[in-house]
Amino acid sequence: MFKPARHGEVGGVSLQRSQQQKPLRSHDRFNLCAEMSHKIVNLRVRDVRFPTSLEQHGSDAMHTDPDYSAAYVVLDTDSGLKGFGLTFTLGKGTEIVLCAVKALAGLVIGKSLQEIVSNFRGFYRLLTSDGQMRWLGPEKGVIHLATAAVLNAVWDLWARAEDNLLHRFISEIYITDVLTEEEALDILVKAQEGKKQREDQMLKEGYPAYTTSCAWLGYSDQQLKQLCSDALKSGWTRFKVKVGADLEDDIRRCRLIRKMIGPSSTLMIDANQRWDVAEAISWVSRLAEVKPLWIEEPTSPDDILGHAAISKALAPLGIGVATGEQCHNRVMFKQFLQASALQFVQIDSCRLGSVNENLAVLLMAYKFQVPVCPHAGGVGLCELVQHLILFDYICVSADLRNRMCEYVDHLHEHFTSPVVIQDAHYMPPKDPGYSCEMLEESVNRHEYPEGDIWKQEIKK
Ligand SMILES: C[C@H](O)[C@@H](O)CC(=O)C(=O)O
Ligand SMILES: [Mg+2]
Repeated sequence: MFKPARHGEVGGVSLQRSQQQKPLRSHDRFNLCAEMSHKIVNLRVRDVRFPTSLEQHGSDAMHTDPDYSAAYVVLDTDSGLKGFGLTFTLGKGTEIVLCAVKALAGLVIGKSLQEIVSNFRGFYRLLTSDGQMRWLGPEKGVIHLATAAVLNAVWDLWARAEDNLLHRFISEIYITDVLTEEEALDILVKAQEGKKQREDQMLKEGYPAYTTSCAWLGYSDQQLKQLCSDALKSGWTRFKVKVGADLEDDIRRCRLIRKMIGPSSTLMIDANQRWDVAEAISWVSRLAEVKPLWIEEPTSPDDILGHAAISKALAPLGIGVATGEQCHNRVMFKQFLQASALQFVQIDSCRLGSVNENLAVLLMAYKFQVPVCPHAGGVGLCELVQHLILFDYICVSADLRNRMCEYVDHLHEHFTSPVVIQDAHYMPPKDPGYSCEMLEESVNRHEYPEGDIWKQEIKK
């Protein structure tokens, strides 16, 4: 029988069903593949890079020549079912992540999906606690990015095995089966009320999004104006601008965009860790006139107390602090929340240890009543994170205030089930799985260094 764990763990938060709780409904879908264990017989990982730096897509104050890239993982099983996962990287670093994925492969090959999901906690620990490899992290850096790629593929495989969408699948599992911690359980059980209405609402309206694609740092003013006016015509009302390299430039660009979008649209600014703490406070104070909702990554992503000081200083200006795209694990998020060091939690589907760890952060954010606005600036991140944010709304927070998911308008054409944006909202995905399967032709063309795209680039 194909069953998820009764006792399990979401990231580091263990969830156990309380004795007083009604027995949980066993879900019929778990029986669908009762006959198949889906033994993983192979793990392939490929270095897929897109030359986005050529046109400055994705550029910011610290990453001036980003080539959006992925360590792309395919799991093959003896049943023929496959799982697809990736982690996001920027060009050169991808080959290092590939090595780390290969180092983890031995822990995955030979295991059946049934074996993994019947003790997901143990499997997560196996990947993150190997006595020799954990020295590279633990649970941070390259080894954690590799863990995310592998676990994203496992979650995809599991959702496909159940013939279900990931966001709907986890919302069912984590209410009905993997419950050990009272508080987490209470949150999830409480959110059962109104779940169906919220799901219907999402199917009809979608989840609110904001765009970063108008104002990458390397774009000219002319380009910024054109993209902004196109976006306004397509219904966008929330915009993010890259800042942090030159104050006078920032003032000019932010004024320009604020003028274009008007006073009622929402504006966010993102410095990608460019400043020291005092510099962040004075720089952002100068930009307060354009009324940004948040300053994102003002300083080192590891400086929790620095973020707390910035939050405190900027609160009177009505500017919050957002961070998370380089917050390397749930423990960091815990401390950011405890220290009131952020006002917007930016989970990232490839930085943390996949769905497991992201669910732990969603639950903590709910507890601290801090809105979650995921990071999605990269290749495949929009496809992945849409599942997590739908889960957050439908099954955890039940709240849309001050919440929106990032959207960047690049590279979706390379996916078999690309995200669908309508009227500046993410429309729920329709195909089973975690939405990160890439078109074989795209992978072949963009694989580094042998793909046609790179052979041409290298010849230049
Ligand atoms: C290098 C990436 O494009 C980064 O700038 C993305 C980012 O900070 C965001 O989307 O936010
Ligand atoms: Mg950012």
